[in-house]
Amino acid sequence: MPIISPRFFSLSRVQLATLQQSLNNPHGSSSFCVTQIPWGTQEVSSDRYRLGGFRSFCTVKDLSTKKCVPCNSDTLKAMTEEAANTLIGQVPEWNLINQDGILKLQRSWKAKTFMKGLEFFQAVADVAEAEGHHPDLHLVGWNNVKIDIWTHSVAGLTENDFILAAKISGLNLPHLLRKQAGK
Ligand SMILES: C[C@H](O)[C@H](O)[C@H]1CNC2=NC(N)=NC(=O)C2=N1
Repeated sequence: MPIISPRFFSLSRVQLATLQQSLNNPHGSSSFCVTQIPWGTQEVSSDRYRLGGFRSFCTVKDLSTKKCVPCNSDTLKAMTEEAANTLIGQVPEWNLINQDGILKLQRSWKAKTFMKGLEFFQAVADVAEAEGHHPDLHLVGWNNVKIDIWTHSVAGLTENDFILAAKISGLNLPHLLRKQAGK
């Protein structure tokens, strides 16, 4: 059972008790969820629990802790644009684009140098290889880095793409990239 620490958000003791009680739901929960509280906190969609009128949310940590599934699975289908618009909230640094009818995730950075751009690609490639799911990598104008992620086998987006995006967002490489994306 996740330990809920008030330091994560300023819930009153009563609300905390309610939250803890509601999280003791019969189905159990491996992921850590917080309620969306009026004064705002990090939250991302996932209608997993409803706590007395509040929609509880699971932290964005969920996607980056998941594992991609093989893309040649017969059961894998491209998700709808509506589903993609819901999930994009879990990877807010990424943009949802439609390229020639294919939905993709896209994000851009400025690398500090051409070689550091390639080093960044190597770090991304390591994640991709570990996941068995691969992005399209673009390095143009010597330091303009852009990554597109989509599932080629279904010509669209699957949860794999969002998992990979979340893991790339989790890379901490300030020595390779300028602070502000696209600057
Ligand atoms: C068998 C294995 O899952 C496939 O070859 C993978 C490799 N990496 C992949 N990456 C992406 N983005 N889409 C795919 O369809 C894909 N297929």
